[in-house]
Amino acid sequence: MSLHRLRTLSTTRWSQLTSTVPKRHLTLPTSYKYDPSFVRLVDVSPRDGLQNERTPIPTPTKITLINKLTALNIPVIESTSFVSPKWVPQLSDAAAVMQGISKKEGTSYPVLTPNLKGLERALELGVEEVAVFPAVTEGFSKRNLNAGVEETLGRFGDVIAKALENGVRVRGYVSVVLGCPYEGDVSPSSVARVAERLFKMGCYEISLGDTIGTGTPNKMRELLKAVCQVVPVENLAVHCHDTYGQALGNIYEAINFGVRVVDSSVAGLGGCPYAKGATGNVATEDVLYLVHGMGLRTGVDLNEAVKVGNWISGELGRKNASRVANALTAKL
Ligand SMILES: CC(C)(COP(=O)([O-])OP(=O)([O-])OC[C@H]1O[C@@H](n2cnc3c(N)ncnc32)[C@H](O)[C@@H]1OP(=O)([O-])[O-])[C@@H](O)C(=O)NCCC(=O)NCCSC(=O)C[C@@](C)(O)CC(=O)[O-]
Repeated sequence: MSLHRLRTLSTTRWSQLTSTVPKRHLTLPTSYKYDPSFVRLVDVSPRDGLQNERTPIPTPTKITLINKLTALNIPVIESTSFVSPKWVPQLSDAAAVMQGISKKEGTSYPVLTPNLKGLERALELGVEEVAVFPAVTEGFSKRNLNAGVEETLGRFGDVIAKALENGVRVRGYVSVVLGCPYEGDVSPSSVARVAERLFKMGCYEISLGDTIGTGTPNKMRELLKAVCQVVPVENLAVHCHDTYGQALGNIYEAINFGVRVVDSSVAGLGGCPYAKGATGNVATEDVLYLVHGMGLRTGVDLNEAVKVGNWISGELGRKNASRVANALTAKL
């Protein structure tokens, strides 16, 4: 199906689908407007990238990372999580991080909120965007959120409603969309069901998380076909971990399908504490190289992104996981 046809179809479906959705979630910054020639990057390195680090990372390092990503002109920087510090101790300084960063007009700094308690902490600090993150499978849901899928959707429904009441945008993740570490294969229709629920509850965007990176481009295409029946492609993002080296192929497929929001992590930082062996997100530097190579814009300078990736890798005492960054650095 051509991109034009897909977009025409999805626009019609968009009006049908959004007729029952609270209107407030549709008021988005102009930079969020769907533009086929522009890919909006959501850099999740301060949150997804750092949450799994064993050694405590100093709060000033996290703040400097976010400020450097801001200076790169990344439009959305997922900054931290207001989750239970018992579950993710590395991000227990969430409040200090949010108070310490220098926010730029037009840049968004969403945070993860697993429940109303997390949302209240975030609201006290004046956050403008939060993210909720149910999974598709019972196994992953119980390990990550200590509750089954239906129970977490109920909790997230409360979080979304309260966030919208307070004028806060909500992004919705769906985890383990292309494979679960506890249950194996995941059907596209089960992902579509969770994505539709989140969208109807008021999430302005649904990010499809290949949490353990087992997806391949064919599976990504089948998934997008199913999810696009219930959420317009304009409201979808992809969040690919690169554990099996498939992330760029999956993103290429998603972009050709019409998706224009890609989550990534500078230097490929990251991993999920509740998905054993999961490596980082796809590296921001690698996504920039791919997207610019497809003739699309991001507003971000690749060489400057490489500097930020190399800096944070140095702070963490490791090699930059981006192949593009390493190739470009070798030429210096
Ligand atoms: C959902 C819970 C809280 C349930 O965890 P629980 O233990 O069932 O919660 P609880 O309500 O029984 O509370 C336990 C304790 O935590 C406290 N607590 C409770 N909530 C909060 C809060 N918000 N902020 C601060 N404290 C909190 C609460 O007050 C209590 O403290 P105590 O009374 O024992 O001193 C827990 O399971 C949790 O925090 N899970 C988050 C796990 C997580 O962050 N995982 C990684 C992110 S998901 C991910 O990476 C995937 C994604 C998004 O990237 C997409 C993809 O790749 O697919």
